[in-house]
Parts: sequence; C-alpha cells; structure tokens
Amino acid sequence: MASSSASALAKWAAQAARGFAAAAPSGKGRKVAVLGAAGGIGQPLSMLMKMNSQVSSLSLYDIAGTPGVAADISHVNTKAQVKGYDKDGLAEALRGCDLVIIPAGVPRKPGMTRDDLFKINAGIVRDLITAVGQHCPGAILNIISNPVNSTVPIAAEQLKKMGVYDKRKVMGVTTLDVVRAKTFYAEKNGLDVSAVDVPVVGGHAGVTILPLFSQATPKATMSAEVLDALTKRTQDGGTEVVQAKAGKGSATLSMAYAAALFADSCLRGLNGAPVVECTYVESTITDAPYFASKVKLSTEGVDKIHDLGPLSDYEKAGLKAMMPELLASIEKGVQFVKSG
Ligand SMILES: NC(=O)C1=CN([C@@H]2O[C@H](COP(=O)(O)OP(=O)(O)OC[C@H]3O[C@@H](n4cnc5c(N)ncnc54)[C@H](O)[C@@H]3O)[C@@H](O)[C@H]2O)C=CC1
Ligand SMILES: O=C([O-])CC(=O)C(=O)O
Repeated sequence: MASSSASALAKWAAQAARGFAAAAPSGKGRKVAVLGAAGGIGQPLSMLMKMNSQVSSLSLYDIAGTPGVAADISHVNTKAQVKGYDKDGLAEALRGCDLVIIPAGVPRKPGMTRDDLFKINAGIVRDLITAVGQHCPGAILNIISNPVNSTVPIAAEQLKKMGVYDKRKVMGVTTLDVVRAKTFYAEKNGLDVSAVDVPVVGGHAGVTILPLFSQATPKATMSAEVLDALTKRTQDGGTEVVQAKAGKGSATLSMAYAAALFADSCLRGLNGAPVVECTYVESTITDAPYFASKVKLSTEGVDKIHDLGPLSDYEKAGLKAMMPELLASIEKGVQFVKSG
C-alpha cells in the first residue's frame, strides 16, 4: 500500500521474474499452510508461496486432491519443503505454522451474492479455525473464504471461545480490491500501474468495498461520472469475473496473486520489515467492529491501524451507505459462533 510496501512488492515481483532466487529479508524461514490448497485459488497460491524465499516449509491441506498438487509443486526448485495433507493430516499440517492462509470453501455462481455462500462456508471456516486454535494458536491468519465480512468475525469469535484470540493475528484478505482499484485507476488515467497506489476500505462485498480515489497517487483529475464508474467497477470486480466465468467459479488467478502479495507482506512484517497494507481486521476507526483500512503489519501481526484520512463528500456518503450491510454481515458471523 504505502510506497515502502509498493517498492517491497515491486522488488518481490522482480525477484519472481528472475526465478525467485533472491534473498529474503533477514529472519528465519517460515512455515506456511494453505487450507483449501487443491482449489482454484489454492493451487496457484500454493505455487506462488513455494516461490517465496521467506518460506521454508509449506503445508498444503485440502479434503481431496492434495497429494497430486503437493507432488507437482514440490518439484519447483526453490527452498521451501512441501508436504501435502488430506483429511486426517490437518493437525500435522498446522503444527508450528507462522502463517495460515485459508481459501477453503465454495465460490459464487452467476446470480449469487457472497452472502449466499455463508450457509456452506461459515461452517468450513469455523471448523478450520478450531484446528488452528488447537494446533498453531499464535499463527497469523489470512482469511480468503467468502463472505469475508462474516468469516473474519466467525474466526475471531471461535478463537475467543477457545481462549486463544489475538486480534493482531486475524486478517481478512481484501488485497484483490486494492489490486483492481490500482489496475482500473491506472488504465483510466494512462498511468504506470506499478507507481499507482489506491487505498480501499470497508469490507469485501458490493457497496462495502470503498476505494478512496481521493487519496490515490499519483493524483489524477477525474469527472464525477468517471469517479463513480471506477468506484462501481471496483465494487463489482468480483461479479465481473463470476459472470465472465459463466458458472465456472470466481476470481482465482488474480486472487492467488493478491493473496501471495498479502502473505508476502505478512511474512516481511514477521521478519522485522514492517509493511502497510489494506486488510479487514478488528477495528475501532469507524462504527463497525471489523473494518478494512491501511494497517501496519509487523512482528506480531497488526501493529497499527491507520485512520481513514480525509474523505471526499462522495466517499463520506459511500462510508455511510455501507454501514447497514457491513454491520449485519458482522453480526451474522458473530451469532453463528455464539449460537452454535
Ligand atoms: N477474499 C477474496 O477477495 C476472494 C475470496 N474468494 C473466495 O475463496 C473461496 C475459494 O474459492 P475457489 O478457490 O475459487 O473455490 P474452489 O471450489 O475452486 O476451491 C475451494 C477448495 O476448498 C476445498 N475445501 C472445501 N471444504 C474444505 C475443508 N473443510 N477443508 C479444506 N478444504 C476444503 C475444496 O476441496 C476445494 O479444493 C470462495 O469462498 C471464494 O468466494 C474468491 C475470490 C476472491
Ligand atoms: O466475487 C466473488 O465471489 C469472489 C471475490 O470475492 C472477488 O473476486 O472479489
């Protein structure tokens, strides 16, 4: 997000282009698990994590298909040791993990909202988080499974129930919203996308996704119509992909890329090189108890939650408009665990 993060990410991308051989920031190699590793996101994400030089051990877990994915990825000539685990291997997959990335669960089909996934994914996330609480309670969690606005509160409540909740460690991955906002803003304004930054705040569904183009850098002058169109395109980016895939799922490749960037930032933070990223966390900067904004990631996870900064009138209206849906999604997640 911030320029230090952007340059760290650019460096990482450059390393990737050279074959991922460049040195990691100082610090020990990290154990990372991907839960849902055989899925549409899980497979490319697992490969990108295998290519990350900060990873020394990579656990790939899914309810089906992991042996093949693990065998395949393990042939990539980077240092991370890869192991695949199926149904009975979750405890071992998680033991000693520094970072657990969760893309397990069903994706949308055309006509569905992310909230329509709650029925199936809420239970999947709760059960996986229970295992995390038992086997690696200190790990940083990157939650991708939708609806993120509810699955992050579910994770927090479940860990609270188990007495191992640390609000600094539980993060919903909203990086794809930032990736999209940067791409659309750069395209529209003829800018070099690698030099562009756009914070995206709120949550991760429809109107709860609020790109702050008034804070985008470099600055570009846009008409109210163009600003509105860019905002809506960012909010509907997921639906654009769901419709284009016409029943074959939602964003997987751009999501794997975004999740790999975010995981890389979490690992950099753990290794003592703090990075600022937008992510959905327990927060007090608005009326919503969970909210995505710029967050400093450091050795214990969330180190500082930045406030929103100056908003345009358009953004102030967007912030107000998202609140009923965001608060309802959070409450739905909280109640799922409390009443379960
Ligand atoms: N946060 C974000 O920005 C985004 C989130 N998503 C969400 O990510 C999730 C996954 O999407 P895809 O990879 O496309 O779906 P997919 O169906 O291709 O893969 C999901 C994987 O999860 C596995 N799985 C199901 N139950 C499991 C369990 N109990 N334990 C471990 N693994 C389990 C399945 O076997 C499958 O391999 C969906 O909920 C989707 O909505 C998708 C794109 C962006
Ligand atoms: O739209 C979906 O269902 C998947 C998702 O969260 C995204 O692509 O942003």
